[in-house]
Amino acid sequence: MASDNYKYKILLMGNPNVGKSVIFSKLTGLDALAANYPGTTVTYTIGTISFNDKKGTLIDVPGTYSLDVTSEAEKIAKDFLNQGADGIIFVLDSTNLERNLNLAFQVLEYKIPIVFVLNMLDVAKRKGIEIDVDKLSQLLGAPVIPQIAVLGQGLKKVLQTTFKVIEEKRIANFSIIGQDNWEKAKYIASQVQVKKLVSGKIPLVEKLDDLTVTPWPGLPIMAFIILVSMALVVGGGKAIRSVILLPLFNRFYIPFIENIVHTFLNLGFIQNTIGSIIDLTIFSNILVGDFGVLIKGVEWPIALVLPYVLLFYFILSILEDSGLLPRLGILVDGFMKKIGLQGGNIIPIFLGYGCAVPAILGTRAATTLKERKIISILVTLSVPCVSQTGAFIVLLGNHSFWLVLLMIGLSFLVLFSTGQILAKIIPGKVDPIIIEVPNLLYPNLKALFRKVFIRIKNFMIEAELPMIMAILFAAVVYEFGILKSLGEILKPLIVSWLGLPQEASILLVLGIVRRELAVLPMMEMGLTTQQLFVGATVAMFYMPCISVFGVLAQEFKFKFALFIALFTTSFALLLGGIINHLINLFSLLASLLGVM
Ligand SMILES: Nc1nc2c(ncn2[C@@H]2O[C@H](COP(=O)(O)OP(=O)(O)OP(=O)(O)O)[C@@H](O)[C@H]2O)c(=O)[nH]1
Ligand SMILES: [Mg+2]
Repeated sequence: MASDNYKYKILLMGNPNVGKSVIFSKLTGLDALAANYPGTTVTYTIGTISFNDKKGTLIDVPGTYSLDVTSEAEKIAKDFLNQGADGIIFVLDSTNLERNLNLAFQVLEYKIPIVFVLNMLDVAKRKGIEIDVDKLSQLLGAPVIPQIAVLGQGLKKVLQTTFKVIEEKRIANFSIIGQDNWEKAKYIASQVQVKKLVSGKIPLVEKLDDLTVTPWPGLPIMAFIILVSMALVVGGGKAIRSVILLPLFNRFYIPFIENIVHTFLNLGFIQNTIGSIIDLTIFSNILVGDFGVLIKGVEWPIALVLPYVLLFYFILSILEDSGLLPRLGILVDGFMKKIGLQGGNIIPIFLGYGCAVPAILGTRAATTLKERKIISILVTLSVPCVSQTGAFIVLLGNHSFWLVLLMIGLSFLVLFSTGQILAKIIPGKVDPIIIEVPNLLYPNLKALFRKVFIRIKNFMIEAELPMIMAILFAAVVYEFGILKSLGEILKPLIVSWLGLPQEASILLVLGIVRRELAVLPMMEMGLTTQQLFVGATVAMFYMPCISVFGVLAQEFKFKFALFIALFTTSFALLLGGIINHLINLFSLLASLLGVM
């Protein structure tokens, strides 16, 4: 028997998308990301659980269909089993019992004390599936606890039973032998499960469930949903920005902060100390001037970008939790094949429109290295993150909304053509589509708000500090004339090749810190339409920001990260220059022909 302080090691396992992470979060109180598609958890999360005086370390193992080790997730799951554990909580999706039991039998071979949680009973009910829990428990020779994880009822029972089987070292005692795992799974499912026709009106989700998996009417429905989502982010973002945030910022925040800074700098004691070392006008400019850190450091991330980030994550979370995203994957499979990928890869690409870091981590669910590399290159090169998209909308949308659309079109064109080339030159194979179609679910509102809150919190933490540091840096180089020297050095590139003003050299420096910083400073530069478009093109395809570089180096080799940085930077500068010269040439021809 274990000592009082002993923590049992407990694995939380099961197929992908069965609710493990929801159960994990409820049992441990930690936030594990959950979403309605397979492969949300690609690496494990560890938390602590306790019941009375008993304690355990619970590990949220990535979901797998088998233990065959064809993907990173399966490798992690198998490694955990090989290392051994005191107990397993095995989550079953009651709407997919047979497939779930197939994995269960593979896990049972490890002879570790086990408890089954029969989850998603609400969805099963909606589909007219009824399961005889007692009989299932009897056939499996282990406890089975019915559950609707999102509601979180009965979790105490899960804890109690888990510690009980562990202490009793109760290994599943099932009696069906002599058949292969699939046959056993099929047999048990047939014994415990009854499928009835649902009487009465079919709920809307159930209808949509069927309509969204075939090209007709699936594709138009999806196109409609995506267009409405985009309109909500763009229109809603603009409304929040111009009706609420900017007036607050301009009328209250700026006068308030300027007042404080000026009062502070006018204090005799400050004049005598700091004032005797540096010119206080410079100091004031660094704090509240054109590039003032207390002005731009708040205006850019909060008044300009945050509304778009908030709405984007809200909509992304709804798409994720409803199960619409993987359906989109099935519908666009043919298109994805052309760029060397398969439908399921739409999920990491979609995540990339939020931020490339989770997108690159999300590629772990992909089965081949070729897919992982193609997605990572495409996301880094031509998928703008949400902060950058927000910045584009602010910068270009103020001028003409067509410019925003043109920019989006250009990014798709690059994504598609680069994908086609990468598909040919990157060695390796791509497996046929493997994504399963999850049940369509009504997003749970509490879980949804929590998820958006966490994402916004992360955005604030990850964006604010680097942003302030970068703006401070920009303010200092600007005020001390260093920007001028940098501009001189980069003049051939910035002025002659790209046709931008010399001061635009700062964009290339700031863009390394955060992608939106390669865009936002252009607002203060009084650029022409041509310059705006060229500048935006460079920013769009420019190198990954520091965090993305870090995750690329961690997930692949450092050399690969370096290659992507060099490739994207050269591509951005080359394309920007070509566009600039083409427009020049076009204007020249037009004026020669007397059109303009
Ligand atoms: N309606 C309903 N939805 C549930 C239930 N349990 C989980 N979900 C939802 O199902 C989806 C999948 O849950 P996750 O916890 O991410 O699944 P997972 O098993 O961790 O999946 P992977 O990380 O991909 O292995 C999420 O959208 C959950 O909100 C349930 O009992 N009922
Ligand atoms: Mg998970």
